[in-house]
Order: sequence, then structure tokens, then C-alpha cells
Amino acid sequence: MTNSDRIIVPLDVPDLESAIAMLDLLPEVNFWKVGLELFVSSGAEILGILQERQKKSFLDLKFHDIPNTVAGACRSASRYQVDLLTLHATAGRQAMTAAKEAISDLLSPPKLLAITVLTSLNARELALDLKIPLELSEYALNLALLAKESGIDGAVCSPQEVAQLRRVCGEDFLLVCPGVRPSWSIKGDQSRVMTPAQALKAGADYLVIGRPITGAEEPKVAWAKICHELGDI
Ligand SMILES: O=C(O)c1cc(=O)[nH]c(=O)n1[C@@H]1O[C@H](COP(=O)(O)O)[C@@H](O)[C@H]1O
Repeated sequence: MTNSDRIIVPLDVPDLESAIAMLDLLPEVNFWKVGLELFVSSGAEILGILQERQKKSFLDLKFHDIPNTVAGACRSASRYQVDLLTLHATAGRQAMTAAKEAISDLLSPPKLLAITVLTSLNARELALDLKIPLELSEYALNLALLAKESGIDGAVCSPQEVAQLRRVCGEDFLLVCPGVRPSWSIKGDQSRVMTPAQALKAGADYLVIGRPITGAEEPKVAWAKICHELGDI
């Protein structure tokens, strides 16, 4: 796999037409993420389009509910044949175990990823607003280990925690990092960031890179620049 195959680009757009326009603009991208904005506005149609175009897909709906509801949602989402699917680790052990169990009899179930600590949060918010009494990195590690123990395939974490998670959770645990910013792009609402090269070097399997590409004046140029920085082009 080349480094550019490790980049997942989110289709964070308000409607299906904009999503298709983005796919047409960036045929080089092989892995796309469909999140709340597009799924809530336009439903599952985009997932069929990605399949027709032989692209890999990540359905990022971040389920967070009681075990029965999370399990049912994962089972329902699996009908779209996506490669990756997210739920929150803070839903707890029972919800994660039930989610895994709910898709265990399927022929090609999606890999389940647990959200640890959102990359937009900083240590101050975690301590003062959310009243979490642990260091941010320790909290992220605890959530990742809980996910692993519950049979979840991997975690979503910031690049700033990925080296530690890789060390403790092992090579087989899938680690996907948003919060990735090339040196030439702005952070926006992301808080715990690293560059694409740093994030891969730290041990990420996949990077989620959105606005630095999709919000660029010329998305194709931004994509090529990132691939070049990763040594691909
Ligand atoms: O689950 C995610 O993908 C996710 C988790 C997280 O902690 N932080 C995070 O930014 N994301 C998603 O990753 C993408 C990041 O987009 P950009 O900030 O535009 O690069 C968005 O689609 C977010 O929904």
C-alpha cells in the first residue's frame, strides 16, 4: 500500500450533488468518509455511488447510545457494505461488545472503530468542562484498551496519542487519525494536530484529512502536495 492509500478524505458537504462533484474532482482518492452532515441530508445513496466507483468507504456516524440501540444501528449500517464504521468508546463495554456481536454473523462486516477523545478537544476542556480526572493521553489510552478488550477492531485518535496507543494496543489494532494538518494549512476547530508525515511515522494506519484538501482553492493541488510530502509523487 502506498502512503496516499492511507489517506481518507471526508465528504463533509451539505448535499449529494456537492459530494459527487468532489468525487469527480478527485478521482485519485481511493478512500472516502461519509459523516453526519452528508448522511443526515442525503441518506445512503452516496455509499452506493462509492461502491459503483470501486472506492473504499468509511461510514462515520459515531454511534453513542445504549447497547441495544448501538448494536441495532451497527447491524443496520452494515447493509451498506462499508469498510469502516464508528461508535463512541464512551458508550461503554456492553455497547461495544453488543455492536461487535450484532455483526459477527455477516459475510463481510465493516471494521468497527471506537472514538476515543475527539481531536477538537484540548486538555483544559477535558479537565474543566468534562471533569475527566485523567491526563488526556491516559484517558484516550484507557478508552482504546476498553475498545480492544470489547472486541472492537480499532480506534480513532489524535496523532498526538497514536504512538502510545500503537505501543500498548499492538500492531493488529487499527488506528485512524483525524486532526491532521500539513504545515501550510490552518487548524480551524482541530486542537491536537500533527502533519501527515508525522502522524504516519507515529504509527497511524490511516489519516483523515478534510479541509486542507476539500477546502483548498485547488483541492487537486493540495492532494498532490500532501502525497508529495509523504514521498508518493
Ligand atoms: O471520527 C472522525 O472521523 C473524527 C474524529 C475526531 O476525533 N475528530 C475528527 O475530526 N473526526 C472527523 O475527521 C474529519 C476531519 O476533517 P478536517 O478537520 O476537515 O480535516 C471530520 O470529518 C471529522 O468529523
